[in-house]
Amino acid sequence: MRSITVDLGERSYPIYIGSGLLRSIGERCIEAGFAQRSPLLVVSDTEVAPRYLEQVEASLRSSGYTVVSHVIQAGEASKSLAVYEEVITTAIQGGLDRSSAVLALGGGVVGDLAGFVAASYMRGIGFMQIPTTILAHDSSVGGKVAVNHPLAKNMLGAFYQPSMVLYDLDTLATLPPRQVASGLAEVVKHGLILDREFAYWCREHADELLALDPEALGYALERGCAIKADVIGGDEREHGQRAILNLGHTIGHAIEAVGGYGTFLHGEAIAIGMAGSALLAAKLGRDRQIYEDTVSMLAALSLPTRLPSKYSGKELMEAMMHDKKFKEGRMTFIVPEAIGEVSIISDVQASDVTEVIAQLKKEGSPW
Ligand SMILES: NC(=O)c1ccc[n+]([C@@H]2O[C@H](COP(=O)([O-])OP(=O)(O)OC[C@H]3O[C@@H](n4cnc5c(N)ncnc54)[C@H](O)[C@@H]3O)[C@@H](O)[C@H]2O)c1
Ligand SMILES: O=C(O)C(=O)C[C@@H](O)[C@H](O)[C@H](O)COP(=O)(O)O
Ligand SMILES: [Zn+2]
Repeated sequence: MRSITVDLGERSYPIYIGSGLLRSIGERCIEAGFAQRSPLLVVSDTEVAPRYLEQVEASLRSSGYTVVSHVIQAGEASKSLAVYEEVITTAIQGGLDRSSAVLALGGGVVGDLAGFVAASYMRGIGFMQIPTTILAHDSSVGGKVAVNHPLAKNMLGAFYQPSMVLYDLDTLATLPPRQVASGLAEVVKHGLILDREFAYWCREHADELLALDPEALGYALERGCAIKADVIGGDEREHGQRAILNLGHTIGHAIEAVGGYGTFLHGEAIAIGMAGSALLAAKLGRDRQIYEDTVSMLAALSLPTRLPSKYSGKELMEAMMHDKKFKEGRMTFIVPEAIGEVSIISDVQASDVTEVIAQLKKEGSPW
């Protein structure tokens, strides 16, 4: 088992990464300081629960916990206020109190939703992330928790750190191929923003990563988590540098909202958004080779980099105006300066973005 610390003073926590970790979840809850006399709420989804929930519940019960579980329908559409309310109802009916904790067993949808429940139930109770997707190496770290609004992604949320991230890599074996590729988009993103060598390594080892080779995947997820933990340690609440983790998300989030949540998976939308950021970089005078390399990395990982022509530029622009990165009448983009280096540019012209969207429909690899 490997361990990485997210260094946030009194809110610091470990990320444990390894094999067979679900078996020890009960002991980990004791280590995290969750009270055994208060019920725990495990939130999971309809794909993950049949595979892993029983094992988690058994471990928790054998460590003396009372367990209440809530299983949501799998998919992005469940990251909604309506489902949030259902989970809260289960928490109240299950008798969760202020010493209780919420355990998120699943991918980023479960993690973001359950985290928002933990952050808001009785103004905040314990929280643990138990990620089961590749993508969740990103979503389980850093404390951004949220639900979507039909008009904009992650519109209602909080910064709320977990007490621990327990990442059992064995669970990844059951991921469908499309989810594997989607998760790898956020892995290579961590290279594209801060680690040139790692970004090219992801391209070289794309086939092993897509085939879930344990050594390659273990290294990639550990590196991705470490890069993210470093950024979070320096700027927990996104007053500055944390925004670089949003590479590809200005356009990507708009694609998710306009397409209807779940049409493009998060990582797929972010892949197209990262291609868009590289096209914007070229428009702003940076080397066009950045775009070519970005697209080749994403294509190697079986990710789309072309926007389907049916997406209306006007609707995407409107969605971008609702994004958190639109402030004081200005649009912020994370723009690559080179592979492994980005800038935060806060006065991007709408006309440039409109042109990039048009270009995105013609260039890159279709899905
Ligand atoms: N909070 C953050 O910092 C952050 C970072 C990145 C992404 N996100 C959010 O994360 C979400 C995407 O996360 P995701 O890609 O993990 O999606 P997800 O949670 O929907 O999981 C993807 C699919 O895989 C299934 N699944 C999960 N684990 C499985 C397993 N081990 N075996 C078989 N099937 C499994 C799920 O049921 C689902 O159908 C988006 O809502 C995105 O906005 C948040
Ligand atoms: O942790 C962060 O910070 C990120 O930006 C990670 C992103 O991959 C993630 O999708 C995040 O949820 C986006 O946050 P938002 O604030 O743009 O909604
Ligand atoms: Zn993301």
